[in-house]
Amino acid sequence: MTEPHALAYLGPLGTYTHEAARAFAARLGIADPEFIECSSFDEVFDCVERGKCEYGVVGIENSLEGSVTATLDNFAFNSSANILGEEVLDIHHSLILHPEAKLEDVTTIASHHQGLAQCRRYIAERLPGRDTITTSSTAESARLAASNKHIAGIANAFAAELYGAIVFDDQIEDHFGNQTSFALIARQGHPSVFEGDRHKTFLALFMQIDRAGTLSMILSEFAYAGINLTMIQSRPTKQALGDYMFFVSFERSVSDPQVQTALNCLRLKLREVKVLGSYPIA
Ligand SMILES: O=C(O)C(=O)C[C@]1(C(=O)O)C=C[C@@H](O)C=C1
Repeated sequence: MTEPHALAYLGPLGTYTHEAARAFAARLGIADPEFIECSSFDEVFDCVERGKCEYGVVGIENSLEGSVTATLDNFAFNSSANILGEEVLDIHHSLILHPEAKLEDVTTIASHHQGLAQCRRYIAERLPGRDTITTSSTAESARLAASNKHIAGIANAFAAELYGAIVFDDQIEDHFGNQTSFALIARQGHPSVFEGDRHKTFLALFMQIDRAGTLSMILSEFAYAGINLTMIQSRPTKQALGDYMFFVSFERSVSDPQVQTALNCLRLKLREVKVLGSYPIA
């Protein structure tokens, strides 16, 4: 049975996705939200698809590392869930140690692969030669650090406190202005939940056949309709080497007549035009 108002998120408690889920719950006006902990974004999609919860929260894009490919692949190939809204968070990572550990004790640095990638320079300069291991989330690395003097985690200060570890250094991300955007997802057909004047639309576009000029044709349809794309990203279709599909987004609603014209033209020329979401932006 679907738990109304429940939100599935990448756990455990203290991840950035948990922070985004709390922000969405507040925007939705859910007084006492139930959060369902998942061990991957795949599991979040699964929870939503199977109707175990009304909402899911997944990362989409990071300002340093680009798209969260696990999310894009779920939207493209596995799920019919829709995006209802977006939340952008500032991401400040801390180096987290066991309460009795010194930096010299650390042999291994653990974090979510995005956390490790966003602190690559810090690791090279301050902790050269250490092994790195990938955890299912940043908070999971804080939990590991709290139980092992030889492992340092990369997560937020809240996760350190939650699991009884300490913050050795803060704001260790490689660039100022590190941000990640998160999507609130629900099963296809879920009514809109947010209001606003400015909209964003997110599409997945699948080609009929790999033919010269297809990308240029796609871009022309948007240009003719006066639509300014804010993102375009290709992903392998997983069918054959060199076979790709595209994601695009733009700041217009799917109900806008010019957008409708562009989508109708694209539908005549492409195998599939999948609208992943069209929602107000805060
Ligand atoms: O591991 C976490 O804390 C997450 O919420 C995942 C995630 C991601 O997928 O990008 C979210 C924000 C940060 O960019 C690092 C990791």
